[in-house]
Amino acid sequence: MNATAPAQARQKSPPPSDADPEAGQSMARLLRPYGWGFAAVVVSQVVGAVAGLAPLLAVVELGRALLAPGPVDHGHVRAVVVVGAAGLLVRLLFTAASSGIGHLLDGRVQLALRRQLAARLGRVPIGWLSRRRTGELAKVVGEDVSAVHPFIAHAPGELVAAFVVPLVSLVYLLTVDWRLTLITLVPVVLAVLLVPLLMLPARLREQRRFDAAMAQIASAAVEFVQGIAVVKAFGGAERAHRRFRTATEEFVGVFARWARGMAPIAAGMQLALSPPFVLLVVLLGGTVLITDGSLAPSDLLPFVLLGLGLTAPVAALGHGFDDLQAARRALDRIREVLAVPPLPEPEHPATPRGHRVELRGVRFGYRDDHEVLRGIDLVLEPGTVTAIVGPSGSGKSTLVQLLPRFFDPTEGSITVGGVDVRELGSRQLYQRVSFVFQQVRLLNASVADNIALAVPHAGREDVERAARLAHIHHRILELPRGYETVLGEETRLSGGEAQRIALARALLADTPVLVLDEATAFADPHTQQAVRHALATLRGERTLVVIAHRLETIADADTVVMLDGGAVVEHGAPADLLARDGRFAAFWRSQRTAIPTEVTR
Ligand SMILES: Nc1ncnc2c1ncn2[C@@H]1O[C@H](COP(=O)(O)OP(=O)(O)OP(=O)(O)O)[C@@H](O)[C@H]1O
Repeated sequence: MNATAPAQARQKSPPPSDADPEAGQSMARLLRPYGWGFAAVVVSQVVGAVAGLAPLLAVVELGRALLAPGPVDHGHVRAVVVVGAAGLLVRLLFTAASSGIGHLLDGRVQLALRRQLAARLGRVPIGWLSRRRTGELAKVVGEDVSAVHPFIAHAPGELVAAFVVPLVSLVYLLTVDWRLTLITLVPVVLAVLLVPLLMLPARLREQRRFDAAMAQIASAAVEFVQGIAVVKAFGGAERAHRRFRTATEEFVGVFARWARGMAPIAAGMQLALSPPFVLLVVLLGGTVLITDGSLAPSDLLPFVLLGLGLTAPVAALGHGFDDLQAARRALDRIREVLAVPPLPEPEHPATPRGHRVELRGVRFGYRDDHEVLRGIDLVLEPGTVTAIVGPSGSGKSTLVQLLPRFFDPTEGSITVGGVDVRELGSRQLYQRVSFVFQQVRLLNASVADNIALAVPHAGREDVERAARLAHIHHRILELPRGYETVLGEETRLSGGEAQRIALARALLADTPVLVLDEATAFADPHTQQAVRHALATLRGERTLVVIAHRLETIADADTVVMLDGGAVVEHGAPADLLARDGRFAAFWRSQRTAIPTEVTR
């Protein structure tokens, strides 16, 4: 079977963009199983809210019965009281049920969202993960999922009830007296008439300025806090403060203008919807109608009791608006993570033969409009060390990150043992390729567990052997509980030490292909030695690739690949390349002058 054929057939895989047409649907799909639950929340909230009108109507009816001339019908009064009390009970039961179902639903939706996020994060390209800060993703899975609470547990029932109750009241009031009903609606109409004033171009402009000024303060504050350490070390606190101070001073002016424009409208709306104003309108209208004899005094009662409720929808729209906005923004961020296209996994993983690594016509860009690798052809033979060199930004890190599938090439293919890496299952891939890159991620677990991550059943001797090879064994013994010390809790390691733990991890994984980035090792002599030692000891049958920054490593390599602008500009044994006196020789000389103490051939 030609294992590479299917991969080559789809060599032009989509670029790693964040857009996924399924994203929007996935949220609807996620909520669909809970449709009945949402319906139950809404129905019980509506029943509860409408039943809540019964006590008010009972009071109205009692008023009418007791104020009417002639003897009181005790049976009728008792029935009215019972209906009112029953309404209250039904209201309590149904609103409690609605709230209970809403919160259960919320728990389930949050669990489903977190499960879906965890599943997606487990399948997104490693490169996408390493580009994001851990805190950013933790916020999405933790805080953002919790922020959907009002959206799921409160909004559906409360919003519907806020509209249904006034509607039912309105219908009832219309049956009592249509003229006073219209008068009772005057405050709502006044408030609604003020809304367009909020949309005037001047108000919108002020709102935009207000938002921009807030964003300015936020970014100045972040910049200030992030730079505190540097400012403390190098002085210049005055300068660092300045941007923050300017931003706050500008905000004062913007806020004053915004408030001057908004305050009269907001106050007008608040006043129109306030209970005293509503009562005033109802009582004035009622008095006029009663004095001209067209309204019975007892008919004023329902308007006094139910009229206040008519303003509820307008108030409901404002109330909780911020919470809902925050929930919507949180949902957007969740949707964004769920929209990241997962790294495709083959249905039937192929088995490689050997561990020769070949790159054929590899092209890649982080963005569509900027290609970082422009057609790389390379063969990395087993038993050799290949040093990748080149100026900063030439694409070295990007190139080596494609081997462990941090990203897939946009064109071309990478094969290990004759099989395209996209046709290997991720388990098989990581059994063959291990890596130590600049950004080392260690877990909050014991040192031993960190080293044995890829080989959980490894014995202590194997773990220690790897640690010795990575020159970290003695340092581990100095930790409070040696190999059992929990990283992050009991101790913090330096960058170089963390790098050597990661190296020990890669060495214990004992994969036939090892990819190293020497960049941070450069600053730390222990790690330099460890990398050098590892390269010398491991060579054997392994395929080693190292982004080499030190001339010593470059000189020790079997092959040097010189990258520039995302293309291989020279390729061969270091001595041959030096003799050719081309790009690599010039690079070598420039590095030697930059680091005069470096050991060179
Ligand atoms: N995660 C990323 N997202 C977007 N662009 C990136 C990302 N990583 C690197 N780049 C861009 O890709 C190009 C190549 O970067 P790369 O890190 O591969 O070069 P390099 O040769 O390893 O550089 P250095 O020696 O400075 O580490 C640069 O233009 C860089 O800005």
